[in-house]
Amino acid sequence: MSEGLFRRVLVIGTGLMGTSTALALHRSGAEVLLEDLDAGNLRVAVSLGAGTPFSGASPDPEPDLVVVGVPPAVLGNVVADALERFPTSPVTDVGSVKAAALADVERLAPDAVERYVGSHPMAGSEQSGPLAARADIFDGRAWAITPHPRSRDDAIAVVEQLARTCGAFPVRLSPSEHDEAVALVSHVPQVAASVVAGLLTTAAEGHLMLAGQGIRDVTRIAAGDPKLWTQILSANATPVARLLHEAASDLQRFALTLEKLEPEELRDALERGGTGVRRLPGKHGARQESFTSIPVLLQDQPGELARLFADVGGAGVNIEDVRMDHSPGTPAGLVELAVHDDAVPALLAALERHGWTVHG
Ligand SMILES: NC(=O)c1ccc[n+]([C@@H]2O[C@H](COP(=O)([O-])OP(=O)(O)OC[C@H]3O[C@@H](n4cnc5c(N)ncnc54)[C@H](O)[C@@H]3O)[C@@H](O)[C@H]2O)c1
Ligand SMILES: O=C(O)C(=O)C[C@]1(C(=O)O)C=C[C@@H](O)C=C1
Repeated sequence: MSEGLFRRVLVIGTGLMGTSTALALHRSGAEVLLEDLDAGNLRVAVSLGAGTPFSGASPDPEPDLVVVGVPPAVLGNVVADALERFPTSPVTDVGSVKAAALADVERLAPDAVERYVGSHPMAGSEQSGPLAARADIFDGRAWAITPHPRSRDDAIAVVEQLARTCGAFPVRLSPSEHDEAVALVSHVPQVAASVVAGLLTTAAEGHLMLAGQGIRDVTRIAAGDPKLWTQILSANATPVARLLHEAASDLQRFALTLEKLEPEELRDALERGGTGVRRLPGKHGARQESFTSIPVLLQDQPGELARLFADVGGAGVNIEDVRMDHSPGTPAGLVELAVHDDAVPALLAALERHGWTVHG
């Protein structure tokens, strides 16, 4: 590597995560080689400009890094195989569970495990495959780096550089600490989304017509690949099951509180949720800032969103976050613009000047 940038990286597994990593590396100027068991996925990744197919012949020089983006059940095998095929390259993976993969690598490649440093970008999508890949998917996101006691310092530095090169910020923690953390912030939310979305399967069509943004926010990730999530949850079963028992007893208490109509207890439980959500960090891991959301009515026609953004940008107001609400059967939508509290007067003035309707 020179000046912290990668010259050549091999990405094994060109699905959603592998192709996104390859696109981000390619964007940084690295030569990216690609490999996948599925010739179709490899072809799509190449056609998206993620890199060139790896011929299989030993590259000279060896890759600065090998990134493995395959399903959790085969991670350890593919990482161990890469450590053997490339005797000097550091190897990482982007798998969602770290301790199980490390145990497999330690068993299968005990003499090369020093060059392996696990990692996990905390970004993704409910979609799979290279067509859903994006170069900017990691921008501003945390990327867990999970060295083990035998990981070499230079290999750790290279994997942290991967996170930064892809636009993320590295967060270092042990594999088991990582697995505890993602059980809470990723795996239990997936189960909760699946349970709530599962209730929709028997709902009356007419009731579903009332679906607004709330149910969509809570259930988006339930559309994730069941095969992938079965592997993720199985690999992290113990901490996830423990938290699910805790959540189940909270739900039980909620139901009893409602049956006994105890408004004080109900409010306490709802306030606890608010306290929890405010603890989530904001952009780039910083403390969450206080924003005001301004709902703007938008006609459902081409160019409206671009016109709105241009009017807001023209007033010198930075949009911190944006959210759209499409109600079924209506020709208009609601866009919520989140801005810093002190930018609200300028935003409202600009919206009025340009004829936008602000709701509420
Ligand atoms: N989906 C997410 O949001 C997300 C986010 C962070 C991390 N991850 C992790 O990233 C990894 C990949 O997930 P994904 O969503 O990209 O899955 P995906 O299904 O989109 O892609 C997986 C790819 O691996 C290929 N593959 C399977 N076995 C292989 C092998 N032995 N050798 C070479 N290629 C092989 C498949 O053909 C496929 O192209 C998983 O371990 C997952 O836990 C996923
Ligand atoms: O945003 C999403 O769609 C995701 O599900 C991403 C998400 C997450 O839980 O944050 C899902 C699983 C991965 O291991 C990492 C990221």
